[in-house]
Amino acid sequence: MPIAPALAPERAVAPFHKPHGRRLQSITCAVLAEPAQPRVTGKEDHKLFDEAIVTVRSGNGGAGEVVTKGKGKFVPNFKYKPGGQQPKQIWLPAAQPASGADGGHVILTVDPAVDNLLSFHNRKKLSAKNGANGDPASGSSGPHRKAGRRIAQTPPLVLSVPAGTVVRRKRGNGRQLLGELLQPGQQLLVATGGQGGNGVVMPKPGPARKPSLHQRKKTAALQDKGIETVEVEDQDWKADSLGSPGEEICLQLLMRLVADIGFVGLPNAGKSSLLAKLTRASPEVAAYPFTTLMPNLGVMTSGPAALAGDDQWAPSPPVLADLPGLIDGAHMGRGLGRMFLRHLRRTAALLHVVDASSESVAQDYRAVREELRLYNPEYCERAHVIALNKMDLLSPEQAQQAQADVLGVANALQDTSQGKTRLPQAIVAVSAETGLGLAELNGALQAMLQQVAKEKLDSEKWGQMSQGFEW
Ligand SMILES: Nc1nc2c(ncn2[C@@H]2O[C@H](COP(=O)(O)OP(=O)(O)OP(=O)(O)O)[C@@H](O)[C@H]2O)c(=O)[nH]1
Ligand SMILES: [Mg+2]
Repeated sequence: MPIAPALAPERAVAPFHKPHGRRLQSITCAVLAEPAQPRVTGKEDHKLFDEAIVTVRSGNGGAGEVVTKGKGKFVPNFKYKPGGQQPKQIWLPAAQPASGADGGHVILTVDPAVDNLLSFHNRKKLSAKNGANGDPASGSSGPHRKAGRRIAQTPPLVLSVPAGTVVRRKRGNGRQLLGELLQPGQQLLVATGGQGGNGVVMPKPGPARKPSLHQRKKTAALQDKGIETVEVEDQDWKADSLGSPGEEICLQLLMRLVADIGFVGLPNAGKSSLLAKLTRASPEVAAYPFTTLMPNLGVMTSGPAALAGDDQWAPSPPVLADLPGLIDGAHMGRGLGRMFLRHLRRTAALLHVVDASSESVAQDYRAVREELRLYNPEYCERAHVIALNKMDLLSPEQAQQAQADVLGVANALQDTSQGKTRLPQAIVAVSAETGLGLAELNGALQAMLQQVAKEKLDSEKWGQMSQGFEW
């Protein structure tokens, strides 16, 4: 399981100041071990891989430097070498005090190497670094001191998420959509770091200044007119020098697979076996139901580009997603159904894998179509291909019969739905075991994707044409 580099545990360092503020001579810095995190067990992975709730905190802004008016101070000179001509410390006039640095932001970014949200279950709160306090030696001031000098920036906390992550902010019972991350490298700023405080010049302490003759005359003139004058002491410098606090927000991350074709079918139909044959993926295959607990992705190794016609993007080979098996009542949460049906939302087309050696081939296909319809009727309007698998176990007559039965069900479903359910684009007889019909299946999937791309292009053109048209 890939772990995002940003999530590498940070080590907490105990403060090495005495309670009364004096610095200890010898370094007694203790490194506290990370408290034991609750580990996500392998058994629960399939329930947690696509959803996480995590609290993130951006860094506080650093406090600005406060210097007394008219004064300056000595700061270390880093060019100093023992025995050299350079002074050990240099005098810094107090006219331009250093500002505090801004706190670190929290940014989510799509990392193609990350394919789940499991790593977020181990860390409930993730915090960016606080901004450095205004200290010329640590370089936090920058532009105030010298034109063109870069301000020392606090590095953001960058969290890697998989493509297809929807980010919401939790507020009480409500959720606010912050964004959706789809393309590799895409970034989303979720919490802005607090602003650093300004470097300020503190008014000179001492006895109250006697007003000048001019001021006294002015005050007397105003009093003659009946206007009272009050001397106001400037106390704002204190607030100016403080950095603003960072934000703490609770995020809900929800991942939806981004694939071109989703594999659906009853458990044991041979979905994972077919994925292994069509791509370089190596999912677990076994002769018991629900072998697949989490979706597997694979990239088709041959054929034209996925969704060709999408000119903006460089053509990329189609991505196939093998989902866990569906059973009757999946749309209501039976088996693993509901948890994974939502992952079909971003798949352009479907591959129905049917076990042709089953005694009820037609009924198996009908059951899966029905579950899709009940979960989201729009799924039945998508282009799909049927793969009648395990043909090596059937005689030629049985194979023909199975194809006829499945086609009969597809026609019947289209009639009853009054044309809302699509007919399959192709019915291909295959065997993942012997490799029979795999080339035809590959061709049928490519043709289906080209058809989908063409339909998408046509609908976009139609949308553009109808936009400027008044009915
Ligand atoms: N004879 C034969 N057996 C097959 C064929 N394809 C798959 N199998 C077997 O069928 C069983 C189930 O295959 P899987 O690929 O795990 O099926 P699945 O649809 O992914 O199953 P779940 O992950 O449980 O939903 C395994 O024992 C495979 O060896 C085939 O074409 N012919
Ligand atoms: Mg499987």
